[in-house]
Amino acid sequence: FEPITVGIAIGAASALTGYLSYKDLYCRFAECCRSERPLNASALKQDLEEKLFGQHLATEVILKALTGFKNNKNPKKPLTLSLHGWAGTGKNFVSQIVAENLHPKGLKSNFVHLFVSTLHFPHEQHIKLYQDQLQRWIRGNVSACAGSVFIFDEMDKLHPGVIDAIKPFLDYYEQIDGVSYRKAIFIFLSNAGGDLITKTALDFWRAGRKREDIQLKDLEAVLSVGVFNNKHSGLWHSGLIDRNLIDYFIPFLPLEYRHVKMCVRAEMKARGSAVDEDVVTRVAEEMTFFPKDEKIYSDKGCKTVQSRLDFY
Ligand SMILES: Nc1ncnc2c1ncn2[C@@H]1O[C@H](COP(=O)(O)OP(=O)(O)OP(=O)(O)O)[C@@H](O)[C@H]1O
Repeated sequence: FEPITVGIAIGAASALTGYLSYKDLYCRFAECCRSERPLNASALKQDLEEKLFGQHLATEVILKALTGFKNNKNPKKPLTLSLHGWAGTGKNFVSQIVAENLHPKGLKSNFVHLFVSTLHFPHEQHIKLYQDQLQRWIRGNVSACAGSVFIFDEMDKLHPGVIDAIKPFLDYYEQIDGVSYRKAIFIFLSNAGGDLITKTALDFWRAGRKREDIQLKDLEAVLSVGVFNNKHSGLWHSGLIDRNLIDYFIPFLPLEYRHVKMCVRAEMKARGSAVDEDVVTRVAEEMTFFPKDEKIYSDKGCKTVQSRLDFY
């Protein structure tokens, strides 16, 4: 929308109705930053429980972290979540759900920003430049909307050190140069630690224990140490970890055959077709599973389900 026309239209409409405030009306036409808007926790819970399969830890932690943070009128630092796991286990999918619950336009919102390492920070020789750009970008966006959301995908492909440029923003400062970052949300996505998570899941499976019995404490410390010591995690020897600036390390478990089937069914429903169990089984059986002997976990999670379904 063109701002002047919108302004006149709104002015006229509010004069006519005399009911809605200018701001309320304006926000019906254009996207507004509403950092104070409370989070609808039950809607987020329902989204996670209905749409995200096989990730009891991620569901629980994300729900708690976001409700706690959004209910706090005066957070002492921005919320920082680090999501880890094998490919296709739902990290991007969850970020999308979270973004939509914070800003209705989700990833298309002007207040949600997605950085992809290989796209936005490809060259090792430009680290300093990327750091400057990142700082300016974040400062500008948080000044415009305190509740901005920043998602960093492919953290494991980020050159070591780049992310440390944002360390001051994640810290406990009240303001930096007149800008407060305390209401912003930072989400890191990474495959790093996927091997550690798989090992724990496999140990549980081999011991005959239920997947749902895996607790955050079985994984969180292992993950943060593992990622800190992994040169290819984007957080190698990162000040974000040793200053404890990451609030939650969230493990995404590898997906099993039954979860892949759930993804196929969800995709069929999303396409408006009836669920055909025969096709569900065939698509799931086309996926490859590891480890070699037991064949429990899908090596691409649910990632290729959509394209495979196109064959049927
Ligand atoms: N746990 C899950 N529950 C429901 N759907 C899932 C789940 N995991 C993946 N999917 C489906 O598979 C698609 C691809 O997953 P997604 O992009 O979230 O994987 P990812 O963990 O971010 O992988 P990568 O590390 O390769 O980026 C999603 O868009 C979603 O449709």
